[in-house]
Amino acid sequence: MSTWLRLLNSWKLQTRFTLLNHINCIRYSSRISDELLDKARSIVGDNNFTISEAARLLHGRDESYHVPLPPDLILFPTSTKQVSEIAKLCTIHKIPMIPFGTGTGLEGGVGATRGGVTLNMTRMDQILEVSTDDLFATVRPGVTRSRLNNHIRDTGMWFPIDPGADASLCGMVVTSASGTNAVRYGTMKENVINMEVVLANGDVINTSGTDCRAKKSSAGYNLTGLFVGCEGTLGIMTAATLRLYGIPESVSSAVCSFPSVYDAISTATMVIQAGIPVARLEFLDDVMMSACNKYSGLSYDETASLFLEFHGSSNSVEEQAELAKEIAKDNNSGEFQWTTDPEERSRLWKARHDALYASKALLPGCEVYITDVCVPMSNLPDVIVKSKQAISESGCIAPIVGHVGDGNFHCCFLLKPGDNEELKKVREIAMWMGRLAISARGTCTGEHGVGRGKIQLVQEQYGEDGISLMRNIKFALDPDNIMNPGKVITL
Ligand SMILES: Cc1cc2c(cc1C)N(C[C@H](O)[C@H](O)[C@H](O)COP(=O)(O)OP(=O)(O)OC[C@H]1O[C@@H](n3cnc4c(N)ncnc43)[C@H](O)[C@@H]1O)c1[nH]c(=O)[nH]c(=O)c1N2
Ligand SMILES: CC(C)C(=O)C(=O)O
Ligand SMILES: [Mn+2]
Repeated sequence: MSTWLRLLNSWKLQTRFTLLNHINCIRYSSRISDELLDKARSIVGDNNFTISEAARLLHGRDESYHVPLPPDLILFPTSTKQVSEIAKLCTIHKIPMIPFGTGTGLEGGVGATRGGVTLNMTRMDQILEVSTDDLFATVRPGVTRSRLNNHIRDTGMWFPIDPGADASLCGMVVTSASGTNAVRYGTMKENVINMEVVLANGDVINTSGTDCRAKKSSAGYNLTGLFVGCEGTLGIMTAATLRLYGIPESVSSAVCSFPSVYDAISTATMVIQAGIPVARLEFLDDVMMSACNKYSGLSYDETASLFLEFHGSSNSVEEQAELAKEIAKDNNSGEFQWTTDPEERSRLWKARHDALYASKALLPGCEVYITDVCVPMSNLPDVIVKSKQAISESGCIAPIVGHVGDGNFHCCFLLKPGDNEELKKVREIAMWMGRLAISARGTCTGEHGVGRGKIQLVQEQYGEDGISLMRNIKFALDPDNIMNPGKVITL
């Protein structure tokens, strides 16, 4: 073996990988010719263009454990027309395009696996339309969830889908995101009416028809469904029309602790099976409860717990809570701490949304490898208990939190950066959990998407026929494989 290879092999896997990627990027940046640079600059203008090293590093990473993969060039388009021009240019030169929302993804989706051009969508930040009559809003990709809710606050409407990060709404659509309110309001999938998408060849389409804002439609193929969850591999989203809801008349929350994970999850399953229209139904294990108490200054029991929220008229909210309380009691619950106080409720849900940061704070400087399986409710107690078992046998620190009302939960494995042995061990456990979920008639990702981390599991979940159909769809829309290559499926 040559000295150069021996030297390279002596370096840690991660260092080797990062180094090779940088070489790749330098190689690819030579692929971005001066002619292409000038053309790109003329499309977006000098103020919406950068190739600085810092910007490239920043755009190559998201909130995941994946190695950052910097692009060669970052453009900040300000209109659909510019995005279309950029797509045409990249198609001619066969240069990869990677859309960037707010970089809160958890599966390395913004990494430039083959270099190329990142389109940072934040400067397309208009809220194009809000309809109180038809309960929808149309937003550009730079609009985040909280920005939209602040904008419509006085209309009596809100947009309920709430990942823990203040993500871009278009990023939430293309990762098919969800959050704590999904158990009552659905995920992004159920709340998209139309998407404006720029295809690889620069064509601009509306997935429900040119200007359709109907709540439902059976006109032609479901193009909206095709692009939701595509993670930028089929097109670049330049607008989304989303369902809005009336702000509930009354809201109450509750926290309830249990002597075991099994008791807590059995309660969650029975609450759903009893048809209680609960708005939020979240599980935190003992490790996560202790992490959240420390990080958010709470003082709840540090044992398996449920956080619940009820929406509706004041009578129905009271009745729902009573029913849930009875079910909890039948499963050996501790005190059912119920409140309507807005201050207390927002503290509780802020702590829940910060669960990832609370986990990270348990081991300062760590990276977090997050699983995201989702199974039918009847299989949830078994899958969570087995996962908790696997964590304790592994000796890893991995607080558990999840949207158990949907059958979805996360194990947040804390990783020491650069410890490849630990990364390998955690990856094996995560793969095992994904396979356990698939064998329990579930899915390897409930809401975080596939990105670069779950490609193998998706192949196992769909089998060769399913994956080859996905490849045919990808090839039909992106024959040169320049739309966010290396994510979701491999070609
Ligand atoms: C603390 C915390 C807590 C949570 C989460 C993250 C963090 C940091 N998330 C994950 C994350 O917020 C979620 O995946 C968002 O949908 C990502 O949106 P961004 O705009 O940040 O996408 P980001 O910029 O990270 O991109 C994600 C992917 O979408 C693509 N993309 C982005 N904008 C696009 C566009 N306009 N057109 C085409 N492709 C585009 C990118 O190329 C990439 O592949 C989450 N998620 C969840 O579902 N439920 C949850 O509870 C949480 N909780
Ligand atoms: C663990 C984080 C990323 C999450 O999805 C959640 O808090 O629900
Ligand atoms: Mn989640």
